[in-house]
Amino acid sequence: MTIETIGVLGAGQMGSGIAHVLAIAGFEVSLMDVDADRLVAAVAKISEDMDRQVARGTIAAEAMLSAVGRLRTTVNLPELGTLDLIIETAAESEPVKLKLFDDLRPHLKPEAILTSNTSSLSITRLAGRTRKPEQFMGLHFMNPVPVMQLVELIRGIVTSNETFEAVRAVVQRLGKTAVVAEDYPAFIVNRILVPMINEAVYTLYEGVGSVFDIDQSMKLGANHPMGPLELADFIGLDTCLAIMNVLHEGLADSKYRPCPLLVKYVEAGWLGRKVARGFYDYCGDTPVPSR
Ligand SMILES: CC(=O)CC(=O)SCCNC(=O)CCNC(=O)[C@H](O)C(C)(C)COP(=O)(O)OP(=O)(O)OC[C@H]1O[C@@H](n2cnc3c(N)ncnc32)[C@H](O)[C@@H]1OP(=O)(O)O
Ligand SMILES: NC(=O)C1=CN([C@@H]2O[C@H](COP(=O)(O)OP(=O)(O)OC[C@H]3O[C@@H](n4cnc5c(N)ncnc54)[C@H](OP(=O)(O)O)[C@@H]3O)[C@@H](O)[C@H]2O)C=CC1
Repeated sequence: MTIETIGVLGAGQMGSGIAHVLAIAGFEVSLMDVDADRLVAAVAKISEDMDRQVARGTIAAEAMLSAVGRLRTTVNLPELGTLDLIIETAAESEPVKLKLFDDLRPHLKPEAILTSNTSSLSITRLAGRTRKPEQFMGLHFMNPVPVMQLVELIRGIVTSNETFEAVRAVVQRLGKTAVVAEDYPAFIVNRILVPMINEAVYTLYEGVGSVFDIDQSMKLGANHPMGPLELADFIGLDTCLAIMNVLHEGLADSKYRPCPLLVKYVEAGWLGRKVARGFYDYCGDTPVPSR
């Protein structure tokens, strides 16, 4: 199956980034969210990022105009039913994703392929709640999507080869590099990256270093582009905690227990950059540690 039309479900940071790269690559894109204001904010962010790409010569001004013309927004889930491929990018919560798949099921055309951008959840279990588990798989982009080269492809236990190849062709058309991960908690990147972030939070919790010194250590001592606490804020602390919970429950190993300080920050609503407060406070000109 050749994919030309794509629905992106959820207009948060990942949904908007994915819609951005799909539209540039020439796909017809429908971005859907329950919240109309969020769609307006997503289109504004996409335009701002594309403007920057034009200013730096990464894309031509005409390419931006035609990409914007290929991007539609909607608050009506049934409108996605006619599309070839759906990429679900709602919050990292299994009940939220399962409810979406239930709602979508009656509207999908028979050959439609459904994918999830989940960071950690079982693809086989999610597939079980869809009408055609063989037409479901994991399609995991990295943040920020316009910049990051990698995409993880994850087959559920019954994902068909046709589904896998059609989705892999989309990644190729985006000019990104695909790796194949088996369907185990958090796949490859997050199995390694998020426990490292959790360990950085323990390092703060136990008073080994300050927010600034922990981030500075990993930037200058390990050449990471962002410190682990800065990166946690960038990903979203709710998403980091959800991933640690999936690892902890799914692998039943205490080494994956989420740091209580990470839990506390999420309980406080300090979710990171998306709410302007996490390990850092982003309300001023430069971020400062929140406490
Ligand atoms: C949780 C999961 O499930 C999986 C994940 O995604 S884990 C997270 C993976 N991501 C990372 O680890 C990101 C780590 N950080 C980095 O690589 C870098 O800090 C960064 C690429 C984000 C920014 O790099 P930088 O050199 O500090 O910034 P800057 O020079 O301003 O930007 C570099 C480019 O990125 C673009 N960019 C930066 N942030 C961006 C954003 N949020 N959205 C879109 N584009 C962005 C800039 O426009 C610029 O593009 P051009 O080169 O085309 O002009
Ligand atoms: N953040 C990251 O670095 C990465 C995240 N991911 C994964 O991508 C997914 C999205 O993450 P991210 O973009 O960061 O999260 P965000 O919180 O930024 O965005 C999630 C979006 O989905 C919306 N949403 C929630 N419920 C529904 C629904 N029922 N129907 C339609 N839209 C809905 C949310 O709206 P509202 O806020 O109104 O509820 C919000 O706009 C998660 O599965 C995450 O694990 C994957 C790679 C990297």
